[in-house]
Amino acid sequence: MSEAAELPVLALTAGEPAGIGPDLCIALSQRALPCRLSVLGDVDVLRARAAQLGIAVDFVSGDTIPAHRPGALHVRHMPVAVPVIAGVLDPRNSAHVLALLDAALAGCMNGSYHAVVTAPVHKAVINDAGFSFTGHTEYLADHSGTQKVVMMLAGGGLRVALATTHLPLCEVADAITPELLDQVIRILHADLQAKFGIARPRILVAGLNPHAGESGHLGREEIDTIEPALERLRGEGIDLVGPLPADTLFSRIRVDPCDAVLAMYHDQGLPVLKYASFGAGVNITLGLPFIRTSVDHGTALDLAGSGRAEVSSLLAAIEVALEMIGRQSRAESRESRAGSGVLDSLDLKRS
Ligand SMILES: NC(=O)c1ccc[n+]([C@@H]2O[C@H](COP(=O)([O-])OP(=O)(O)OC[C@H]3O[C@@H](n4cnc5c(N)ncnc54)[C@H](O)[C@@H]3O)[C@@H](O)[C@H]2O)c1
Ligand SMILES: N[C@H](C(=O)O)[C@H](O)COP(=O)(O)O
Repeated sequence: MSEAAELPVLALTAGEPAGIGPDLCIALSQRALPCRLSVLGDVDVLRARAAQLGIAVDFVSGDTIPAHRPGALHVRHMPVAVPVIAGVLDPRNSAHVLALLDAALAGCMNGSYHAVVTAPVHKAVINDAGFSFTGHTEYLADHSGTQKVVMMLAGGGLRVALATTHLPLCEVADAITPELLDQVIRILHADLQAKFGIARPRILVAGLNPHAGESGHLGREEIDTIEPALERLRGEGIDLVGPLPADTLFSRIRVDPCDAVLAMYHDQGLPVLKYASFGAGVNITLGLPFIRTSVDHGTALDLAGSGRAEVSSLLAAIEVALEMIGRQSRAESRESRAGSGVLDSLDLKRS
């Protein structure tokens, strides 16, 4: 087997073609990476963006994905519907954006890719095109037939998972149910163990209301819903701290000894994380039947084609995906050795 054939294969979806996704793909073509990487996108859009940025790229195609090397980019060409102007959205290209996700998902499910890393999409223009789309997280869950997934962002020494994701604020309180918290915490706990190698994760859980409801005087969700759900899971041995007031939860003294924070809603948790690490954070979808990571920023239409888009979050997303693949493959080989009796015989020899 060639050396390249042993490297993991990543699919990188180029995202919204008018945004900085193509710029980031071009920036990546200048880096060395320990993997095979295939960009799912329109090669002509990438070629035009490379020219706009003044970067020479050797675009490679074909069924065999080579080891990623500086100066070259493997592209699985999937055409846009109408020509792209950097920074200018066009809903006619939204079906293309979703087709990239469909192709990446199918490749992850059939084993062609070890993971998918996604460049940013623009949610509003996809909806303007007539699709109901709230985010990659929900889309990949729906289209892989996964009943529940959890969004977690990591960066700046923090991991922040969300009980609810892209939901209008007025719907959040009703969505926080014992069943939801049970599902989310089980997924978070299981993936911190399996995908992050943390044997006994300690999870800090935020309340929903100011000061976690102030003993019921500022809201009762903590008393009626969150605390009973946590108590049940503690009974199964899951290490949960909370519900705590979200403002003081996000202090180093509380966060540092813990492995993850569970926030009740998007803008309770993510502003803190993005303040700590914007541009270097990673978005990870937990609970999917494959590995998916993403950048911590959006389409930055103002920067498309300018050469000022930072590639650091995409590099971090790739690094985390590769770590997760490595951990998964080590666990699988341990299991298969145990199954074949190799470990048993080693244990026998030791005893
Ligand atoms: N992973 C994703 O697909 C993802 C993530 C977040 C937001 N979005 C979507 O992106 C769209 C735009 O969102 P927004 O305007 O709130 O956020 P944004 O991240 O696109 O922009 C916020 C600010 O950060 C800057 N910025 C973003 N990425 C940068 C980079 N790589 N280098 C340098 N500067 C960068 C932008 O220029 C802008 O000033 C929305 O539709 C949103 O839903 C998508
Ligand atoms: N909630 C994410 C963030 O703020 O970074 C972002 O919208 C991307 O979400 P998806 O990965 O679900 O598209």
